[in-house]
Amino acid sequence: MQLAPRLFGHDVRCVRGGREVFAGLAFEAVAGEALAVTGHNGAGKTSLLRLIAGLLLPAGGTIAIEGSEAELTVPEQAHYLGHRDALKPALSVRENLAFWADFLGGGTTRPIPDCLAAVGIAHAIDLPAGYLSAGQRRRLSLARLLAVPRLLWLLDEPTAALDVAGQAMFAGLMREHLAGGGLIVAATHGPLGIDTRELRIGA
Ligand SMILES: Nc1ncnc2c1ncn2[C@@H]1O[C@H](COP(=O)(O)OP(=O)(O)OP(=O)(O)O)[C@@H](O)[C@H]1O
Repeated sequence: MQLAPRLFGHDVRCVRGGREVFAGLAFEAVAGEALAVTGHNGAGKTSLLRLIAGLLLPAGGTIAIEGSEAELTVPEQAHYLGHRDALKPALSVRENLAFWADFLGGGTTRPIPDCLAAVGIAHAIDLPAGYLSAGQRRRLSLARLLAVPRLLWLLDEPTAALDVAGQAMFAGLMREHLAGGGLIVAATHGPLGIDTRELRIGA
């Protein structure tokens, strides 16, 4: 019988700039579950997401996904959305999303106009991304999650800059992802509007 995918970390240690940020961290999430990573400023929430995304190397411990595609690494199964929106201002909204879809692995499986409609910016499809408001830029970043399906969403303060309707829209997208067997790890200082289990870093 195939097990449901499970993300786990065991005895994870993070060192940045020669200073230990956290050590002995353990966590797990099974398919359909969301972890809310909380903790004070500087506790290491962003660092943990970057460790899982493979953008930083752990100073110790293990991070893995079991029960999913064995030949893929954790980063290959993950989307990482950081604080910055990582958009090219001179390219149109459509071109930005097409770039990300190609970069993340072989074109979209969901048409670009559909993805943009789902995040509420279909009307801006041909605008240069540089013309977008902060909330619209965030919505365009979120559209990446839909354009290229991946098991694990790593989200750093994903609702920052979103208005109330945008937060509700994104909560709906996260719920759909979880209902489809996805996993979410989100660093947050506030509620995400979905059921989460808390992973608190630091005191
Ligand atoms: N490039 C770096 N070099 C050295 N130290 C770093 C670097 N980036 C972050 N740090 C340090 O690592 C620690 C954890 O930072 P991190 O950004 O992970 O915290 P955080 O919990 O996400 O904080 P916040 O709630 O403010 O976003 C902080 O003390 C920070 O100064």
